[in-house]
Amino acid sequence: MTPPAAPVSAVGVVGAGAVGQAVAGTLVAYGLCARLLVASRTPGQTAALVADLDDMRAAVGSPVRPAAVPLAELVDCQAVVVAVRARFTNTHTADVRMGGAHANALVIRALGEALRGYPGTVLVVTNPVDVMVRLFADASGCARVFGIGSNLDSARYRLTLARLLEVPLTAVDGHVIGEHGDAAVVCASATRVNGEPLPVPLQQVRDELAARPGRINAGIGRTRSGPAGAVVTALRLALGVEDGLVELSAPYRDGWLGIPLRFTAGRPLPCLPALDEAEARQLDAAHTKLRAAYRALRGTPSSSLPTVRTP
Ligand SMILES: NC(=O)c1ccc[n+]([C@@H]2O[C@H](COP(=O)([O-])OP(=O)(O)OC[C@H]3O[C@@H](n4cnc5c(N)ncnc54)[C@H](O)[C@@H]3O)[C@@H](O)[C@H]2O)c1
Repeated sequence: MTPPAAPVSAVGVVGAGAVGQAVAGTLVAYGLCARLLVASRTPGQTAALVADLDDMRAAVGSPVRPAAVPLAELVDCQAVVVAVRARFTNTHTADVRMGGAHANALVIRALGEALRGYPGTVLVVTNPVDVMVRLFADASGCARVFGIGSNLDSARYRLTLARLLEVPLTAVDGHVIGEHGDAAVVCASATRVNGEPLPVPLQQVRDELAARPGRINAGIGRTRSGPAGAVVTALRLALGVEDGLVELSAPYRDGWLGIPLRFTAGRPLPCLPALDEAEARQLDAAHTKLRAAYRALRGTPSSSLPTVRTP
């Protein structure tokens, strides 16, 4: 049987770890792109991933052809997903995603410089994502760079609320914005269930959003399927495969924050929901925190950048 044509010509994935693997597998299953190009630090891991993806392609009759490539070949892709993680030991018990800031900043800046001038769409997944996405945009000069995170938080929020209120997931409309981290802002005042405002059990929601990634990590080593779903949804909108709204890290005021973006034919328009006073204060706090984290990292000298190894 001839597989259905893929709507996008090529997507690249940098990083063949837990998230890179899940993103790649989801892209093959979804049939989003004709070619899926994977570049990562360890050639053996990349080749093994591509062989496994090829098996999936054959098994499901997907149009997506995977290949291991040097980083430089990703310039032909319509989009590149950055899901790398430097080797470091995370000693943070609070603000966990910030634990990798320094180590990952070096890798992200090196990748940005290697992909300088890339004309396509870049989705950064590496944490702390709201800072890494800005560093990547600086280093690469790319115009279409977005960070994944607030859309995953928003999906978890809607799921949690649906479970607490015992309503279908599709009945819940609500966003989590700001930082993909401890300074996330739950937009409770704008949340609607079956089109109606309601009192959100905020403490229960916050507790679940804080505990959920740790529970997943404890059980299966890394979060991967949720992030992969968040990446593929963002790709579909950013590449104009469909129109819709998604919460991504993007320039906002004089910083970068997770905000809802409405994509029409691939063009994003920020559309922040109405916030009450407490939510607006929380968003200001997230903005201040992320700007300070960015300033602390942006001065890292290029001479300390690691070499990006590709197959
Ligand atoms: N934003 C989100 O919603 C979200 C969700 C989950 C995970 N993450 C983040 O995504 C990142 C990846 O997570 P993971 O679990 O896949 O990590 P992992 O350790 O399993 O995989 C990391 C991959 O990056 C590759 N890599 C490292 N340095 C590289 C370089 N210089 N060039 C090319 N490849 C390089 C490694 O070889 C490996 O394949 C982490 O920072 C994690 O915190 C973000």
